[in-house]
Amino acid sequence: MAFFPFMIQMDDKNCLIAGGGRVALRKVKMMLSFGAVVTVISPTFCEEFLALEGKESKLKIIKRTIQISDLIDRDVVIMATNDPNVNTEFATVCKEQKILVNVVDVKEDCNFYFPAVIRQEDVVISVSTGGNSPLLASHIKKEINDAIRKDYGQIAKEMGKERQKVLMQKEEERREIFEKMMDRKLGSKVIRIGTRGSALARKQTDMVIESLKSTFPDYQWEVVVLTTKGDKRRDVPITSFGGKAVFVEEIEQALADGTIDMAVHSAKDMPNPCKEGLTIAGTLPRACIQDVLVTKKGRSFATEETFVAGTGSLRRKWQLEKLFPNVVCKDLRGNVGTRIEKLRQGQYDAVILAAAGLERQGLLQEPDLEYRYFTIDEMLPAAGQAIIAIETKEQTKAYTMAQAVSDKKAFTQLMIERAVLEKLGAGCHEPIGVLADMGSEDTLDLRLMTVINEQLIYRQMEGKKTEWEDMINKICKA
Ligand SMILES: C[C@@]1(CC(=O)O)c2cc3[nH]c(cc4nc(cc5[nH]c(cc(n2)[C@H]1CCC(=O)O)[C@@](C)(CC(=O)O)[C@@H]5CCC(=O)O)C(CC(=O)O)=C4CCC(=O)O)c(CCC(=O)O)c3CC(=O)O
Ligand SMILES: NC(=O)C1=CN([C@@H]2O[C@H](COP(=O)(O)OP(=O)(O)OC[C@H]3O[C@@H](n4cnc5c(N)ncnc54)[C@H](O)[C@@H]3O)[C@@H](O)[C@H]2O)C=CC1
Repeated sequence: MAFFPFMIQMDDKNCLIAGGGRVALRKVKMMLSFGAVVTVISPTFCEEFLALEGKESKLKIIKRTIQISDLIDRDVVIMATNDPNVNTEFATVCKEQKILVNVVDVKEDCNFYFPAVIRQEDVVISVSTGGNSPLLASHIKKEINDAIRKDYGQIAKEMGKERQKVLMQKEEERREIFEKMMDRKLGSKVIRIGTRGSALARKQTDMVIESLKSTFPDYQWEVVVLTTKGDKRRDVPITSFGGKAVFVEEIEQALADGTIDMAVHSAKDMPNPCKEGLTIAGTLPRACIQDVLVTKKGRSFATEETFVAGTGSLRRKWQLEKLFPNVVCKDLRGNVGTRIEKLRQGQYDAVILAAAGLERQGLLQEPDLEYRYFTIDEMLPAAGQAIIAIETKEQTKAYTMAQAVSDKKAFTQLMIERAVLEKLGAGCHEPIGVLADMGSEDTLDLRLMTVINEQLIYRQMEGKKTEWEDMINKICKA
């Protein structure tokens, strides 16, 4: 029998749930996300439950078995224990007292079901199969979610704001006003672009928007700033808690969830491969690929004197130590501005930064600083260095748009350089430099820097661009 989908207010409901397992947890999370006050009673709890207690002020956890007196003053009760007798017994009492009750192991005992839910802010879509197959409900939900646009929440909010004004108009005219308003909102073309919040990330996002704007002038561009795990933990070297992926995980999740349409990254920070279903759809033209040694003006590096250089990258550390036997490398984190500040404060004698990042932030002309550019022979860049990449879901509108503005040469370089990393099975921690340089002819100059048995190794190969796959195989094996 089909159940009727009332949409009910939850933030004034007093909810009780018995059981501390996985199923109870799912239901609790759903109710909390709609603002309910939830008490959970159970002699044992799975770990995630206890972690949730500290984070959710509306959640109360009581460690014991449920009693009939617990039902007093409840609006909604969920029986999610693994004891069918307890579940049914309490359900019977609830029904007598006209309390809404859900029993997770016997659908016949429920007077309401939990549907599978899609939510975009205040827009809620719920799916029920009348208890015939929760799994099918879950499947239908996913199918609907993949098919619909992801900005209905936003559109509803905007229409809600204007609704009060429209309701003051004559009744006969309202419908037409609402229809026009809706058509306008639905027709509005907005692309949401996710980025980290650092000045450099913002700047790079602006550059991407600039290039998209000229090709797609009738679109609007909304920047969504996301905080990543890497941004939150500034105190420790990133290699100690997941490598460069820590700057990207949250952003890739937002792409996968559809809360953003595109993400802008420094290509060298992107994990390889992208999260399933996502891809690099395009790149901007590559900027200067060199690394730069930045020092305070007048600081000399006589070879007998040791100097402290800041870098978080093993690639830079190895190459630097080869160039300067007197260098002592110290870990350095933070965005470009912070790194330069640490240099100015004297925490380091020198810091090594990518020229591209300095240039994009207009930090290459500081009067109190000196810049020594490394040649490619001295310091091979990281795969994708100086390339700004646009990541999207595969085969979406955003994907096609990013492809349309993509710089062909930089894109090919990036694909080849990432293919080398993949071939080497390289994660985020290894000291590896890669450069795929393409001449005006159909030539490819492929360079690799890596460390084998504590030895810094450089390899270089020239060949035809069309034979890049063979070249990668050879250079990685050599
Ligand atoms: C009647 C109902 C009552 C209620 O719980 O509200 C109910 C009952 C039961 N579920 C069972 C099993 C599973 N339920 C799920 C998942 C979900 N179950 C949900 C709702 C409902 N489940 C209500 C009907 C909804 C409708 O009308 O379609 C969803 C939609 C919402 C949510 O729970 O939040 C959520 C998907 C959320 C999402 O994806 O968004 C999975 C899959 C999984 O866990 O991954 C399995 C294992 C696979 C399978 O068995 O199909 C069993 C057998 C227990 C046993 O084996 O003993 C019973 C008991 C019975 O059928 O009598
Ligand atoms: N409706 C649904 O969506 C689904 C329902 N199920 C059913 O849900 C039930 C619960 O599943 P899980 O959470 O995985 O089980 P679980 O075994 O992990 O958790 C059961 C919890 O109930 C508690 N409990 C036992 N007796 C109690 C009592 N008298 N008072 C209070 N708490 C008590 C236990 O301490 C434990 O925390 C299962 O019996 C399963 O058949 C399973 C999958 C999905």
